[in-house]
Amino acid sequence: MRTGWTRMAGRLPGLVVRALALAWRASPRDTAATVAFNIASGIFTAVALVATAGVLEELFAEGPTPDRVRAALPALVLVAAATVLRGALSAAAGWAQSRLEPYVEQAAETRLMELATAVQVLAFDDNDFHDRMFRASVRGASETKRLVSHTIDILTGLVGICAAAGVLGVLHPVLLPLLLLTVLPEGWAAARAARMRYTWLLAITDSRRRKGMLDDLMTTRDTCAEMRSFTMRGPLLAEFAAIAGHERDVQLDLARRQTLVRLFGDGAGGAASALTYVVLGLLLVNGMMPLAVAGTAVLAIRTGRSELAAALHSVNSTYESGLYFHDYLDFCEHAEKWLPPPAPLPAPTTFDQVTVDDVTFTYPGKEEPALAGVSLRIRRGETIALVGENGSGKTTLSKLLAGLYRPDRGRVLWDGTDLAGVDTHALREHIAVIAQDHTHWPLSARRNVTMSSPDDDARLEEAARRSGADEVVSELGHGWDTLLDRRFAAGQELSGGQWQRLAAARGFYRDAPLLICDEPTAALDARAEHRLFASIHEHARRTGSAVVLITHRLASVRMADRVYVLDQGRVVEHGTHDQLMRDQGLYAELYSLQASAYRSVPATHEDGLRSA
Ligand SMILES: Nc1ncnc2c1ncn2[C@@H]1O[C@H](COP(=O)(O)OP(=O)(O)OP(=O)(O)O)[C@@H](O)[C@H]1O
Repeated sequence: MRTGWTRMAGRLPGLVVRALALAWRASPRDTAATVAFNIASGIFTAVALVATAGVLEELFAEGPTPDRVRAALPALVLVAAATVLRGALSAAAGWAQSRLEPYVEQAAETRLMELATAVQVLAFDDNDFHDRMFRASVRGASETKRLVSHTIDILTGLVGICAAAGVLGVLHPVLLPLLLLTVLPEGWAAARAARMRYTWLLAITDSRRRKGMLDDLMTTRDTCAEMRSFTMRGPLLAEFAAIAGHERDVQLDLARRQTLVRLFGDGAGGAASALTYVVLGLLLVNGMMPLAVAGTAVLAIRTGRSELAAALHSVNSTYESGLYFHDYLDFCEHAEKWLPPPAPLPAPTTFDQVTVDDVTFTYPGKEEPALAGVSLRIRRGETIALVGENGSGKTTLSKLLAGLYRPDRGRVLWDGTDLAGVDTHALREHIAVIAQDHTHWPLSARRNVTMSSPDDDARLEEAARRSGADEVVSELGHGWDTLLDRRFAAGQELSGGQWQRLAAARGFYRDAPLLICDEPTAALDARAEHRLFASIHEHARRTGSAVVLITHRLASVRMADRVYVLDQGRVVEHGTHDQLMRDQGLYAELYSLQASAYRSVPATHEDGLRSA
């Protein structure tokens, strides 16, 4: 982002308009009230100044003092009334403005969350999306309310300056240029200091982000154990100190340069004020301006200068908030491109057969496709297994089946309906997933299983029994109502295998015609693993659902109706276990390798007994 003078000045109106538009959308009533009260308050500032001229005129007139005071009384009453009204109106403006801020913050944060939860899952595989979301969520949304406040403060200052300038223009034509002369040096200095700070903020954005990331690594529970095990404390602290030190030095340099600029601005502003008073004095001495007018002019110039100082301070802050606001807008625009395309067809609720037809899929930023020309089918009541070495494309295929990714080419069909044209959000209500990287939801054990489905105790107990989660819950202090998050009082933590049992129960609980199980037993002990595989195979027959099972435990694949073997994103073999073993291909090789590992154990054990 460039920071030339013209570019900086050019950005300001755009920022002001966008901030006001945001405020209007968040609360039209409070926005209108804030602007209207501020303008009205500015009008009464002008009225008070003009009335002051009337008071001074009467007081400086010829005649006995009591008569002059009496003559000045109506104007004095007007000054008092205008001052009271102006005070009341600016209090009302302040009140409307402070009401507006929470509305703006809520609107900005809600929009951010709505977009983050609506974009396609694929967006989270795009580094650029992550980067923009991080920047928007760290300060972008919260800065919007400040931007709106600063914008309104600028408008308030401008109204005040206009009031003072209007009064001066009416009093004497030479006074308006004099006001300009006194405010220009300080205006210049403030704008220059703002530009310095803005350039500094831009320059340190990346290092600040890195510092935030280091902060996270050193202060979160997820990393605390591994950080200690691998003695990462020293390197992390050293990097943090280097960034913080650099930031401090740059900040000190900025403070020094800003002080010099301000000193110059204040000095020049003081000289300009002195010149103004000299000109006023000359006008008075030469009889070109009455004393009353000169007195009012001094008041108006002071009012104009203080309004300008406030407005410039707000311009300064507007640029800073605008920087973060830009991140926020940038994310919103970017995220909108990741929203799912419009889906004209309603989602099917069930099927007889799911067909994957010649599907190709490539992750963003990757050259090689993760899936290339993959086809398979699965009917209700069947279990199919996806098998293959690490990185062969099993999880990617399961995410396509789950409606989380869309194929670049080819189709995924529920009977005759191509899922590309349906509302995927509604479709996912009819798909259950036991995910490889399941989430440890910081919710109650019950909610960890039922998720968004309605509560049904009988179904909950059944799902828990089939997954082994019943044993986990029976040991929890508050049973199903135990909060599963140690960061909160009375919260409990589970082991990896216990969490996996809950994740499996989650899959069984959902009443869906398609169940996808991706490595559902990786963390389970032998007994629990055996029980879960039996439950998964039984699930298809018992409920008539179609089950897709991804696992490296090939012994459990034997019972599947068909096995699809993937290699580098392609289906290289498919058939029943017996057919694939007869074919002596990749599946037979992997299966035999695993089986031989088990066979060698009793041999070694016997060897051990013999030698003892
Ligand atoms: N989010 C992602 N972004 C980019 N590439 C990815 C992403 N996820 C997976 N890949 C790549 O896609 C390919 C297939 O990965 P996938 O996770 O589908 O394999 P898998 O068969 O499930 O592996 P595993 O057995 O290790 O779980 C791999 O080359 C992997 O590097």
